[in-house]
Amino acid sequence: MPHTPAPDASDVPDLPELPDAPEIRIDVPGSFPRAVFRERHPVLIGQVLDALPYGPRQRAALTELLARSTGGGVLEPPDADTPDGARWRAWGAGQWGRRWDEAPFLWAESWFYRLLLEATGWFRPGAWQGVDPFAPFKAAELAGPAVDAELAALEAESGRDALLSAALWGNRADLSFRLTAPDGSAESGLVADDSARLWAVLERGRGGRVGVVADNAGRELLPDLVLIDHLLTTGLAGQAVLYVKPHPYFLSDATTADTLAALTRLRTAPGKAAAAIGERLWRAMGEGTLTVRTHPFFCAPLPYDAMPADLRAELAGATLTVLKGDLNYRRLVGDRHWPPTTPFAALTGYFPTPVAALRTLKSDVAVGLAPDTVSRLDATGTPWRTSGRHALIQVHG
Ligand SMILES: O=P(O)(O)OC[C@@]1(O)O[C@H](CO)[C@@H](O)[C@@H]1O
Repeated sequence: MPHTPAPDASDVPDLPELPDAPEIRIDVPGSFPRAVFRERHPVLIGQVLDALPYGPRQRAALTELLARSTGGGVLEPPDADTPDGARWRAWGAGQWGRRWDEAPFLWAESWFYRLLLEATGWFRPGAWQGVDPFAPFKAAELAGPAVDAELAALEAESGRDALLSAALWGNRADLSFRLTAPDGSAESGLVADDSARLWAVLERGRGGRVGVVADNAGRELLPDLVLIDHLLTTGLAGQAVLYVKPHPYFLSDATTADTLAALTRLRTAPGKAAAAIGERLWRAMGEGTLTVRTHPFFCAPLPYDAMPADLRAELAGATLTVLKGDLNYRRLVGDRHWPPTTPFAALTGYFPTPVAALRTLKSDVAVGLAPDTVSRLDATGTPWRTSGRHALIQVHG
């Protein structure tokens, strides 16, 4: 589907014509997407098989998924009687009958996670229905020493930029990324920083509703919640809505269950400040100033410019919508080989509200960068787009 800005992008002055950018695909030898399928997914399936005592039927289905998705299998539409069968048949129009490696990266990855969930028995009545295959990994992370240290750090007074930075870099903690990324690759800085604009947009809409489209559970969601608490306690937001996935997705993506686990971790933290944040957020949910919501489209294989009218209406009216993480970024700007200097505003003008992206760079797509930043990054000779060592804060609104 060609990515065209919607008409309300006309409030953005002097934007150049969008270049014709090809979709990112998985059939390019040596590419990052191909490595995701050939290297990351086998590790992931192996870990899922080790983590829970699935029976022979599920084990066979998971192994077959891996073989088909990496071995040129054909994309077959879901049974119409699965709960999301009709939806997926429509989302996959144009893909069914093609080979896996002919599908766009964004679409194929999303379908892979949907099939993984089906293979474990998530959708079908039975003992494994609704059992999150990624729960063991999420639980281990949430109980781990890194979270202890991050919660302890909340006891020291921190300014709003530190809270924003924690939510931003929390996106590095994505468990699927860490399946194959080298350990200990240090953070190396922001390649775009619209944080001043982010605070200005929030000030302008002080007291309004702020939406946060969550990405990963655990070490990313905790600082997201802390940031939401800051927005509510300072009055920058009168109301906050946290949008989560309707079911497990991309390994560590946050669901409602993960949100409750994170809130409980905060409330039961030994430190007073962390526990108080957990308590306030718990109360805010009861009072309706913090709401957790979801929508099937958050697990769709499509860019956000294809969002359905009901989701558009749901998001509309917020003073700012914050999109967390790499996958949300790919969906926001379109998963394409854009020239990295393509203006962020030119690609996001269709969004129903002012929008902020908080993302560490973990895939090929990059936009809104200054030419000298691109030259500097290219000159490093490192895979700066995919290493997770760089991050950005971009705002349009
Ligand atoms: O959205 P997130 O959690 O920041 O990142 C998801 C991610 O790790 O998954 C894909 C590979 O599986 C990459 O495109 C992307 O970097």
